[in-house]
Amino acid sequence: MTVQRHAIATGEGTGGRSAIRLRGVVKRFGDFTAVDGLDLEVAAGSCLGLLGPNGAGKSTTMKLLTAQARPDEGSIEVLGFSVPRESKRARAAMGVVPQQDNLDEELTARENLEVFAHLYRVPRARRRQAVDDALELAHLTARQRTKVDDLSGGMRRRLLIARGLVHRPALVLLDEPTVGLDPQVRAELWGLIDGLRTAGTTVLMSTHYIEEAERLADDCALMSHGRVVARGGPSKLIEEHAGQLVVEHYGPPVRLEEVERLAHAAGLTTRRTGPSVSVLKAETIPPSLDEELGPDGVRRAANLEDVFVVLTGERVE
Ligand SMILES: Nc1ncnc2c1ncn2[C@@H]1O[C@H](COP(=O)(O)OP(=O)(O)OP(=O)(O)O)[C@@H](O)[C@H]1O
Repeated sequence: MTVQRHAIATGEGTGGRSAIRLRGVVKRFGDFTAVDGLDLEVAAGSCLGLLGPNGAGKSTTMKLLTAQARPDEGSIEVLGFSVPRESKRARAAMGVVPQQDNLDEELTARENLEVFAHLYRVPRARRRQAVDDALELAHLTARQRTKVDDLSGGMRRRLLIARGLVHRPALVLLDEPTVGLDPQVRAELWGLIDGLRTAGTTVLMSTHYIEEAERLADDCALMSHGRVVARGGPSKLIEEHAGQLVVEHYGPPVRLEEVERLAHAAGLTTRRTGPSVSVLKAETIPPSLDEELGPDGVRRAANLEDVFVVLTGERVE
């Protein structure tokens, strides 16, 4: 059993084994069901983007994996450990990067990492090297003696990620890793997360930024109302739900309603974006309808945002 668990934890020779497996998981808060019969598997060594609008149940799912919340129904396995029963061992083997920055502001960057290396029981003889490695990974070596309070927002977020990686976990959970950051800092963090993926670490990343999932995830699970409503690589999801092309029509409300009526009558799916209506799978529009819709449509490639909006009925930022 130990050998098997080690194999899962390291991702070596797992032959596609799951690092995470949720079956029929339900989590209720009073009368409200936040996670509603969730089935989710994450293959060892892959990066799964957990996408969904606010309130879809992403954070609750993360909390169930770390045993900060207990399921009402279903089973959860993380790195071969049953959670919450074996959550201590599962927690020791995974890295968790929370949405909220909870770094110790009084300590330096290095000291923050040292505290966690100790908590994660990195052997004393290896601790210094582990901290050095984490600092380097987050490009913070030059700032290691700086108090957290004096670090920029982007540096703090990189330190938060480094802290979750100091014990070299086989699996890292990133809860909305770039929420609220400016585009430049976001791009920096994407480089860091991409490096983890390349190194073979299993990554489960919740996000509501479509571009983040498109760039980083091998595989996406789209959550809505506590369930996975679509699963697959970004390009597969786009092809399946939005096709190749989207045609956008702009105009006053009456015109938009007309486009919707014509498209729906032909069995096509549309989405509203402020002053426009987009018709999905535009490559399947028959010539007669194309003529009826008129020449004012702007064609563009379908994207994951189209899939998100169509399947969740929500706008994206
Ligand atoms: N402790 C709690 N008590 C009551 N309701 C809760 C609790 N935690 C979460 N919820 C509710 O469960 C639903 C799912 O919340 P969750 O935070 O998992 O969503 P999310 O997909 O992560 O969204 P966000 O991006 O806003 O964090 C929300 O409607 C939320 O209000």
